[in-house]
Amino acid sequence: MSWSGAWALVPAKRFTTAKQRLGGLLDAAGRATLACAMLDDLLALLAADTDLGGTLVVGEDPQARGLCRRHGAFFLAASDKDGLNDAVARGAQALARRGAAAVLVVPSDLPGLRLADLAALRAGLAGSDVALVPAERDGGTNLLASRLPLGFAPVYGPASFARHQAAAAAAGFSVAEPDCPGARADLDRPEDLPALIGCGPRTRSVLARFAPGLLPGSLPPVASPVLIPTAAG
Ligand SMILES: Nc1nc2c(ncn2[C@@H]2O[C@H](COP(=O)(O)OP(=O)(O)OP(=O)(O)O)[C@@H](O)[C@H]2O)c(=O)[nH]1
Ligand SMILES: O=C(O)[C@H](O)COP(=O)(O)O
Repeated sequence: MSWSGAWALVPAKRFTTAKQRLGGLLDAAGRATLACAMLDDLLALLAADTDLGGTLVVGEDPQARGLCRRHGAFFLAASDKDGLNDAVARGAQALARRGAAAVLVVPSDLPGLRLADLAALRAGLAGSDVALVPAERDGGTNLLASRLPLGFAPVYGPASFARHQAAAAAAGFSVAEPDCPGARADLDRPEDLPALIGCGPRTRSVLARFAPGLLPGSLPPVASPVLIPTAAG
């Protein structure tokens, strides 16, 4: 761990409220189990990135805090009531205060993310103040990186990619748009299930054990919900 490098910031809302848009495919326990496995896989990936100073997760979920302990990540408590933009702003501020040089905001819903994508994101930052990677489907922002302190307010939400571009430009920052192929597809809706191709081992084993029909290659019709038992059941 080194405070002076680039840090990953992972916003993570409570697992029990995550993945709502997959409600037609997974029951509540299934969505929470999937969200937990995806964060677990992401933290393992980030821990393997030797060019990162470290990882900070921002949220309120006690299980997420436990995952941080397991993967050597830091945890900053923030209420979900305050929303995603507040979580990112507060995390970036905390990192800047500790002397981190840059922040890579990495959501936990990018199942295809690879170390090469993180390296490409950092390379984008090497020549620019800010680097942005759009979501391929909905105009969202899948990766946002910036030198610290963060000089503009994050504006996650509808069409956030264009709004992040505009906010960074308005603040006088140069913006790179690096090619990060593993970060193009996020998992939001049933039609995003192909994004699970190449997902990490924990995500895959949750799906294989509880919902094999959701694994790419055998995608179920959206109209037939797959109910996932809780781990105890
Ligand atoms: N700390 C924090 N993280 C959030 C919040 N909202 C979303 N996130 C995180 O931001 C990333 C993108 O999340 P979303 O796509 O908005 O939510 P999701 O749980 O994947 O899906 P939906 O419930 O369908 O919106 C994930 O890592 C979430 O855990 C929030 O209010 N607080
Ligand atoms: O700005 C965004 O990209 C969204 O607020 C968060 O991403 P989503 O498309 O996964 O909801």
